[in-house]
Amino acid sequence: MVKVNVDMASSFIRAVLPRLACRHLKIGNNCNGRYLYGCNKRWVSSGSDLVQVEQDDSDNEIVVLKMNVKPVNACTAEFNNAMTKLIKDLDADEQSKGLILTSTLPNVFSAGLQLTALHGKSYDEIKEYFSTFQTMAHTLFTSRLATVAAINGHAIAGGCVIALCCEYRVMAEGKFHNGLNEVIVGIPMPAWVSAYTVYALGTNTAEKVILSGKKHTPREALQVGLVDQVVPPDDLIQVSKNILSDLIKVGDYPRRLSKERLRKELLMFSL
Ligand SMILES: CCCCC/C=C\C/C=C\CCC/C=C/C(=O)SCCNC(=O)CCNC(=O)[C@H](O)C(C)(C)COP(=O)(O)OP(=O)(O)OC[C@H]1O[C@@H](n2cnc3c(N)ncnc32)[C@H](O)[C@@H]1OP(=O)(O)O
Repeated sequence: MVKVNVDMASSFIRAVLPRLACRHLKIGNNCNGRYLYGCNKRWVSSGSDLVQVEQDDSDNEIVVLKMNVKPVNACTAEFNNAMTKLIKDLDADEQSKGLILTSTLPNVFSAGLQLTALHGKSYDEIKEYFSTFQTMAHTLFTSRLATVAAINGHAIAGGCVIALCCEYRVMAEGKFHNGLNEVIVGIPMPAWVSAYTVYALGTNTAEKVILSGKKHTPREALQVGLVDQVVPPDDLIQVSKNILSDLIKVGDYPRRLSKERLRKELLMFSL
């Protein structure tokens, strides 16, 4: 278990992190409410317009879940909580077997943490916000469902983490980036994110990817293992469905127990 100096972490979070991150992005503070957009699709129990769900196969076994937080799917606390609730609901629904995670936005899968949420907040508030993201990621990572990320645009930092929580990642060709740029924006990588990255990429590659903070093109992302496949944008969802169909062909009980055994060890990591 990694030990963190709590005082250092606390003063870092309060004093340095919001400034560094937002200076890097050139973004301001006043974003309250701007991400709350609606949509006319069918909804299943997310309790929020921030996550759109379609169960469009005839057996309702495959669920397509679309992140819908305009303009860049920054992970607000409300979004994180809605995702967590939704995945838990789907986990509890025996009919659901597989999940495709994608975005309603044409060029962005997710821009990661909502950096503006860090402005002017107390240590406890920021910690609480981080924990909503971590809970969402853990819930997705350990979901009993088979999971495929259909990455239809930029997947940066926390956006890349969300994809890494899935079992398989397909990315659309295009002028998009995929990467873990936390060290560039001034966030020391949390141990649990490193553990997930090591799990997906192997230790050596994960270290290079994390410590460089590099944002990869889809082809580069394929080379380092951040994604498993790159396809033309128009094929993204169908390819993802095909992969998911193969994944869920395997016997449900041995599959879910094996996934649980493989992944639960990683839950010991926190900061
Ligand atoms: C020791 C202490 C450590 C403690 C840590 C412990 C736990 C932490 C828990 C979890 C951490 C997990 C790690 C995750 C970290 C992160 O996710 S940090 C976030 C880093 N994200 C980025 O760097 C992405 C930045 N965005 C972009 O690169 C681009 O916006 C884009 C996604 C490529 C899209 O580009 P484009 O289509 O050109 O759109 P714009 O750049 O014009 O952006 C549109 C508006 O959206 C705003 N915005 C962009 N990203 C964010 C964001 N992440 N949060 C909030 N807002 C964002 C941008 O400012 C634009 O706004 P305006 O229109 O200008 O108002």
